[in-house]
Amino acid sequence: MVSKEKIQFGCAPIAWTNDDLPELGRENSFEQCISEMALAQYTGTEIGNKYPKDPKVLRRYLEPRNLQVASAWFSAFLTTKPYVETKEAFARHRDFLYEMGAKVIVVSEQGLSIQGQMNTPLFKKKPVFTDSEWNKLTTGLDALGELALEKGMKIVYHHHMGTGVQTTEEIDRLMESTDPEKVSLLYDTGHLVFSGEDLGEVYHKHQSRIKHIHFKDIREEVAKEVKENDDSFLTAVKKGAFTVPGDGMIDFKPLLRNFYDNDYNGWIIVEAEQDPARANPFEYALKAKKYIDGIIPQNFSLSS
Ligand SMILES: O=C1C[C@@H](O)[C@H](O)[C@@H](O)C1=O
Ligand SMILES: [Co+2]
Repeated sequence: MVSKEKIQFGCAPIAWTNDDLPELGRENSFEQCISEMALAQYTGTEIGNKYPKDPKVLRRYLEPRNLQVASAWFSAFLTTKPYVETKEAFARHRDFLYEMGAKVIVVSEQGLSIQGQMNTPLFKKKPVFTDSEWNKLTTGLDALGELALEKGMKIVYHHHMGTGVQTTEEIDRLMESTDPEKVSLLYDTGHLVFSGEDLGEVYHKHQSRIKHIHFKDIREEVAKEVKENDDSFLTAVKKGAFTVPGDGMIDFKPLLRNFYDNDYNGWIIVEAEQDPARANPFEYALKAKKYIDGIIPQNFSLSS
């Protein structure tokens, strides 16, 4: 049994302001976002583009609110651009996160991704990497992983709808073709379920590589409609395909049980991008926290 403190709960700013679709939540300020996360009793955050870029300034805002930086997203272009471009941008990102005390760096390959395209059908036009693209991706990730290790950090790969690493098969290939010492996995419940994957299967296969978790839920009817209409990823977000844990189709109780029982040591970040004008970010952040608090296994030891 593990101590409660090995698992910490954070919240992503994407519910207040969506960096993929800045019109969603343009009016919400950085201070509102972090104050409401703190009010909802989260102890960590990821980084949005309204956050101050200077670590000293950012710390001044986060510390009084008892918020730590859990991680931040990095877009890699290993399949489509020279490695050196990704490497240089990654090194700057790593150094910023290191300064902020984060231990993991979220990496997602955005070469050929359709996640940012407003009119591209999500399910029909998802990229499929060639062997040569897979090779560039996996060797590049191992190299980024080495750069992270220089600072005692890990990269956690974010599988994602509309990218070349979305399905169970693709996640398996990525894990098999990268060095476990250099490349870990981010487990995002919303993306897995939206894609039609089996949450338990992916968890059990790659449990030892999972070093960061995104908790988001799916509104089943909306997800179904998106698929039937050939909508894009961004349209899916606008329509409300994603929501917070406790508000959709996923049962998080057995997942959380597994994480506690199997000694998961890291962050669980509530991350539910939806339109803040329709889903008040504070109310939803609070709803998720109450739901999670209600399903945390009660019989773990507080002392081990
Ligand atoms: O972790 C994430 C970061 C976002 O920018 C992304 O589009 C979202 O879907 C996600 O899971
Ligand atoms: Co995510």
